[in-house]
Amino acid sequence: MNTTQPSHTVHRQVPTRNPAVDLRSLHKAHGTGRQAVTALHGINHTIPSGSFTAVMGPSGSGKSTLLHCAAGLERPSSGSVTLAGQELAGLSERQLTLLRRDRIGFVFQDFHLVPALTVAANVALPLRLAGRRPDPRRLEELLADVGLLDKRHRRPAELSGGQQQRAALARALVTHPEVVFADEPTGALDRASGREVLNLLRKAVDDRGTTVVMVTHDPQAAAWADEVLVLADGRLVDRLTGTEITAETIAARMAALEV
Ligand SMILES: Nc1ncnc2c1ncn2[C@@H]1O[C@H](COP(=O)(O)OP(=O)(O)OP(=O)(O)O)[C@@H](O)[C@H]1O
Repeated sequence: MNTTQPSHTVHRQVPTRNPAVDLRSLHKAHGTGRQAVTALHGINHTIPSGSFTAVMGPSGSGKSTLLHCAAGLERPSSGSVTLAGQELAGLSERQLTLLRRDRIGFVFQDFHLVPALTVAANVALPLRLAGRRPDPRRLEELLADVGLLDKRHRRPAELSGGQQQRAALARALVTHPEVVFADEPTGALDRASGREVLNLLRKAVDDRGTTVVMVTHDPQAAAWADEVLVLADGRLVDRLTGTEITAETIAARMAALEV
């Protein structure tokens, strides 16, 4: 598997295709009354289809809340979220569930694989849940793409963390989602395993045209993205693109924020 670091000399422009995610005046408060904590204070941003976006910011800055609202896992307090062409506010819980199941993929820091199922069955699970029969050849291709074909009959506990996350990524991609949301996908991995996962996310964008939105604390992980959004206190305070996307520049901009 090619896991070389992203080139720091060749910089992709952020594509200007249709928006995959459009956030308008997005506000989110957790709790009510005097207990309320405002996590997002009016975010405006468009994520183009077929791009890789990293979301960074200090602890408590609102990254997970932003990801959850953008992915339709949490309802905003006000403002709008358009995901894969659908304005979410108008959707019922059932419609939201179907949108997430059929058109969106998720990757979590702690993998969320089903322990009793084999790797192949975990990867095929979103298709089964949608009442679709997995095509064995396409399933094998996907398992080969993530380097797990020889491990397809194993259970998650028999795999390393990096292998488990690659299985989780294959599961996220099996329905050919328009957008994959990844919450700290390398947070529990060593650097080499993390690079393998980042390389696969990058390939999903470049080869399949998938849109990836990834929360990370790690400037080296963020350097694989086309655009880095920086949150502080629930506001979008910085944005890096093009030649600014290097681990060093990202780390410097984050450090400037935290002084
Ligand atoms: N369910 C909740 N109830 C109350 N407050 C919450 C809830 N979820 C998040 N918050 C608060 O909202 C703010 C933003 O939290 P969020 O988890 O989005 O930040 P984050 O940037 O993802 O943090 P971290 O990097 O530590 O994961 C924080 O002040 C947090 O304490």
